[in-house]
Amino acid sequence: MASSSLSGLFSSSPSLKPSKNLSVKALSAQPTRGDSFSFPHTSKPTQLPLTLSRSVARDISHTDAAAKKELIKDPDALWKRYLDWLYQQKDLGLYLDVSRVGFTDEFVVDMEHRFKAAFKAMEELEKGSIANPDEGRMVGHYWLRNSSLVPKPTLKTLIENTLDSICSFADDIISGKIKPPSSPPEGRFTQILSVGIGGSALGPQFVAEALAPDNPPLKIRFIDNTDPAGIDHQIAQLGPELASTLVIVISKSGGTPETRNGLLEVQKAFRDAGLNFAKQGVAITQENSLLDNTARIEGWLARFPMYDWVGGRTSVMSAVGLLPAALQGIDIREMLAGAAIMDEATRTTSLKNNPAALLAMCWYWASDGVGSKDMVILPYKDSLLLFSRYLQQLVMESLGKEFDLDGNTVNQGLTVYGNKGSTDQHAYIQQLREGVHNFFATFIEVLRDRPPGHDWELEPGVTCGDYLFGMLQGTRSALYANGRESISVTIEEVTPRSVGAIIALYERAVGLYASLVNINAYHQPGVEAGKKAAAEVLALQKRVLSVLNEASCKDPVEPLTLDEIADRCHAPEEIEMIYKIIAHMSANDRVLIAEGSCGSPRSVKVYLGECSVDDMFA
Ligand SMILES: O=P(O)(O)OC[C@H]1O[C@H](O)[C@H](O)[C@@H](O)[C@@H]1O
Repeated sequence: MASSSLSGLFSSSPSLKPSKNLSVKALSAQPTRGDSFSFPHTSKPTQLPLTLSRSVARDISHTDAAAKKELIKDPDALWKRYLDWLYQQKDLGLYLDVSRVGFTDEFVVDMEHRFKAAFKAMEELEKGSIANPDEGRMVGHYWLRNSSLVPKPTLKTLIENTLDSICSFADDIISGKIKPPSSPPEGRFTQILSVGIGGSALGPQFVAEALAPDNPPLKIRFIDNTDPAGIDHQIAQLGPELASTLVIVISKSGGTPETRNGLLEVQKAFRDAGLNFAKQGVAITQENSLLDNTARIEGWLARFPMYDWVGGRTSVMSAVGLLPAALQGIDIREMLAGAAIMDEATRTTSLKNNPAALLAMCWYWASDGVGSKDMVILPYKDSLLLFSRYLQQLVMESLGKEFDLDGNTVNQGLTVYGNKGSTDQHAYIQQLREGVHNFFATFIEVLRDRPPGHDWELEPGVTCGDYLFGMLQGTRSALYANGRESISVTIEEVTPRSVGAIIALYERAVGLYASLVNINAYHQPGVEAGKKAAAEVLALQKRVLSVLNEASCKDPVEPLTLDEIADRCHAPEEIEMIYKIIAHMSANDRVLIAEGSCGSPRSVKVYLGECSVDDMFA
């Protein structure tokens, strides 16, 4: 790689990022540690009025965009910047271009200093430090692809044995050595139904979409929600093939309600079809979790471990992602190899030669280190459609934090969205180019359009893939011309190796960025609030049913108003929630309306169609 000199490039706009520390958001949410970072060209942010109005902040942001537009006036300088900053990983055929992000050389110098601490923290993490202090856990997803790094020999054996057992189980299923119980002698498993949510679904979904062959040995479907209609749809689509479906239930904790519900629904479908679920069920979970115990007691076909030291959103290279992938005929050892190469490449402490550090630096620059701009992910390849969805959890659950590691309120985060190009060009790129300037883009480019020997020219000298290429380059240029920054990640082909590599690239970038902004990337305390509130709603529903049951058992039946129900539940403050519970149950024929209609809550009087003599809801 050539030298990092940027001199001259920004000489016409020394205040290229004049607004970086001027916005109210940036001022209030800058990292608050003693070694706090300041952008080079700004003048004493603390002297600025904290009450800077929105309109002023907006004007500044327009000035900022205008300043960036000047960059494109000098194509030679831009070419030089491209060459100076182009990163290449030869073994992976992966390139990273950050030239269309407008960071300055002063910023880079300052970041190099900050990265020292981030690299150190990452080194400690890989050695087995308690990198997730709130949960008192090690963070070991890097060990999954290089078990020699593991701090304890027992874990090394565990990782290697698990990988071997995944491969041999998948071989046995694919070859028909392990058969579905009700199949004829030549029968074999044909379908996978994967039940899981969050990190127990997004990785397997992304990998399947990216890498499954057109005719995989087993086709995969997902139940990743507690939506009964969605579950019914998946089961209905399987039809008679339910008899040859391998159901993989994935949950690190083994107690996630949506996954439990999915399992119960699928087990019911098996019972209804006269099938023995246990002989077709596989569990991937932590040892001794509720799911693990259920699978063991019921004698499921197989169980694979999840580890305490691998987070759900970084679990795609554990059994969570590897087993479904192997069953679809995807070369999982190649995925691991790609990730291992990228892990090695992102271990270097030379910022310019570390693609993950370059990404983290660009995110910091583009979003002021406070998430002030969103990250739009645009893969120009249909098979990578789910990458942005996968990254949403990886990035947003890792970085979206209220407090930093020192307990300061920081409300950090980085919003991720996107689908694919060129499709999105016909949807929202209009706004990206001309509308509110609240994002930076990441283009994912794949050089190989089609397998060799399949291409043809749909007009003289031009293939279909040339159009896709042109659309990507055109959008990149058009965005940049209007002051919109972008990163480009280029891979030669979508292969298990390159997919493993880009997953590893973003995992590392998230970890480094988290250090830069001093947060714990490996916990998710905010998720609990919603789960707790949902449990409270269901508990209230049980009380409502109990009250209604009692009134409905009277002779004559006593229909109740919402006020009466709330009163008898001793929850007058919950009347709105009680109304919503009643409306939901009424829509599902589980309560009857004696008077009024659900549309006018005050008029409503409710009772149960049938009373239960033993008050089962009490
Ligand atoms: O794998 P599980 O334990 O079922 O967890 C599934 C998901 O649940 C939670 O909501 C967490 O926030 C996610 O990080 C996790 O991936």
